[in-house]
Amino acid sequence: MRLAGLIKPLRLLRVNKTRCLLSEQHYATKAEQEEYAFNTKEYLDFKKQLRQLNVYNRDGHTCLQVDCRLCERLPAAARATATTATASRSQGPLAYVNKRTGAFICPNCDVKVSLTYALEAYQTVPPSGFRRLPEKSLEYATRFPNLISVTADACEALGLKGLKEAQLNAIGAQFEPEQKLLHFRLRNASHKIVGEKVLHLGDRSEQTFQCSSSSGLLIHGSGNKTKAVLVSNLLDFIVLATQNIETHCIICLPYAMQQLPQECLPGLERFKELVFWLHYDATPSWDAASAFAQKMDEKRCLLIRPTETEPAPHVALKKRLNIRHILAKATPVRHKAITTFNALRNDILSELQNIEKVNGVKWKRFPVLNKLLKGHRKGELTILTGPTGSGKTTFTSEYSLDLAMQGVSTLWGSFEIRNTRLAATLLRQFVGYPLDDKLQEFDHWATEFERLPLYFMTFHGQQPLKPVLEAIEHAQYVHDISHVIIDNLQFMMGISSYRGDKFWEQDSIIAAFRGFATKHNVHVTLVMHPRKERQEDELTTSSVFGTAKATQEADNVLIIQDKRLTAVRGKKYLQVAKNRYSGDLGIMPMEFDKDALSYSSSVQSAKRRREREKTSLTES
Ligand SMILES: Nc1ncnc2c1ncn2[C@@H]1O[C@H](COP(=O)(O)OP(=O)(O)OP(=O)(O)O)[C@@H](O)[C@H]1O
Ligand code: FES
Repeated sequence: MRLAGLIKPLRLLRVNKTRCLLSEQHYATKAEQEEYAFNTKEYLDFKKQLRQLNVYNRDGHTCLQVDCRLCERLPAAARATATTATASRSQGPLAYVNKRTGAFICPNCDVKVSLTYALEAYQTVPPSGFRRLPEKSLEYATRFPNLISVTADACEALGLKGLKEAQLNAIGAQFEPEQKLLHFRLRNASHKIVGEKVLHLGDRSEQTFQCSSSSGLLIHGSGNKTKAVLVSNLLDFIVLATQNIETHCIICLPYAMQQLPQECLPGLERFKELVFWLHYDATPSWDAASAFAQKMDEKRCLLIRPTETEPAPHVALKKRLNIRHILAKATPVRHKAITTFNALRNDILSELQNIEKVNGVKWKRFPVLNKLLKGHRKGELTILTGPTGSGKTTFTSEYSLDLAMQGVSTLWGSFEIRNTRLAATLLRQFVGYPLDDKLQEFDHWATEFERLPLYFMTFHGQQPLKPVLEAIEHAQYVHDISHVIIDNLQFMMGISSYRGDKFWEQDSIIAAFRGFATKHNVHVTLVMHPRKERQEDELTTSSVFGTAKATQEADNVLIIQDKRLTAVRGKKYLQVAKNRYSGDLGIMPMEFDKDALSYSSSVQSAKRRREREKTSLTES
């Protein structure tokens, strides 16, 4: 099934991207742009075809490596010949088939095509109408034409004690004197330059610019090393790369802990051991290492858990800690099924020393929720319910927007209302007022809004559970999603092959999402309609779900209680009816601002303050 088509990104990546300059006209066919989910039959057919043609291939950690015969590089006759020599060793550029998505990636020509297209390209006689891609010679055009060798002043501005400019030049750094930044090149698995990463010396911010394929990594170390340390920022990269560590290559992830494109994975294939040594500066990234390790094949991944005695490399250098000793303490990302306290000791210490990050991402708009739930954590299941029309969608939209604005990549599955309407609600909540009479502002706000890591599933109306879960799994792998919202669960009921009553069906769907949240370490928020309820009663967990199972499975249960319908002075509030993490229960008042479609007290008081300032200005 084509899954990528079911997921629409609001944006592609948060960092700027440029197109490569290609010696030939860029040839972005439909086959290059589309992504497909893994199709086992197609994969087996492809391997069979490789055997028949005697084409070199090797099963790697995340990809199947194969001699590339995709483009016009080889003459037709050579493509069709089967020799005994070829199968044992590679004859030319290698291509990589991702074993999770089936994407066929060739770093030599910097292309990504579907396996369906690749399968046709590997036929001795391709089907009629098939068009082979032209070979591309890649030439990335830098956006920094005035680069020079690193000067002593630039080196000093980094503030790393004892570091000499010669060391920076030796690891491939360059200096841009006008913008005062350090520059590094990103290369793909074929060692071709496909992008660049810069460190602004003033505010220490970083930017990444890449070809459309996003396949580049910053790697330091010789090609024969089989171990590597992965860091999340350029400062840590500089510290480790200038230590002359003989055993490991040093790799800087292109987009820190925000995203790891599948196109980067071929560049990591040659490593038998990968050590994550990340700098956890922002809360959404806590446990990014375990998510990335799943993508890279956990078996080869080790982790340096951040504690005060084992901090990120640049902090370790400042504290004069022994970098090599810390590196030697890396332990496997996953524990065995049965483990001892001693094996968990460092995990526990790391969590205690980073408790605020472990607690999760804090809402900026809902301080009461932070007090009760402590924050939004990956791997949990939240169920939100409330009477019909009580504002479930409106609230969920604002609650997810708040998190997305802090970098939580979010996938929306809106089955009830169309994506355009949902996006319009999100945009209005983002702006704080409707734009219908301020159309001149639309472009500005839309550009700002597009930077948010928001994706939408394109399902609408009733859907069976299986394709929805498949689409989420695909998005989680390809876009590193950490929050999924399903609005609402009832749209998955009554059409599956489940036998039995309605509650049984509902329970099994909730159980499936519970399992998904745990397995893939994503937070799933399920919006549900309550069971039929008399209006004068308060909703309770049991009256909402019918069976106890739903409440058992959920980590958090949030209920919108609407007392306006039954009492004259009745108010609307959000009740935290279950909270597995900290156990605190309570309520959050929900005053509604119609202009901003907001329930946030902080948004509303900021608005009142602005209005007061405006009136006092006009009065004076
Ligand atoms: N407190 C409120 N006061 C007035 N209007 C509100 C309030 N909360 C939400 N609304 C409006 O009510 C409408 C319905 O809200 P929404 O779709 O979020 O409810 P829902 O609970 O998801 O509905 P459904 O039960 O149909 O799924 C929206 O137009 C929203 O702007
Ligand atoms: S060499 Fe692989 S597509 Fe050109």
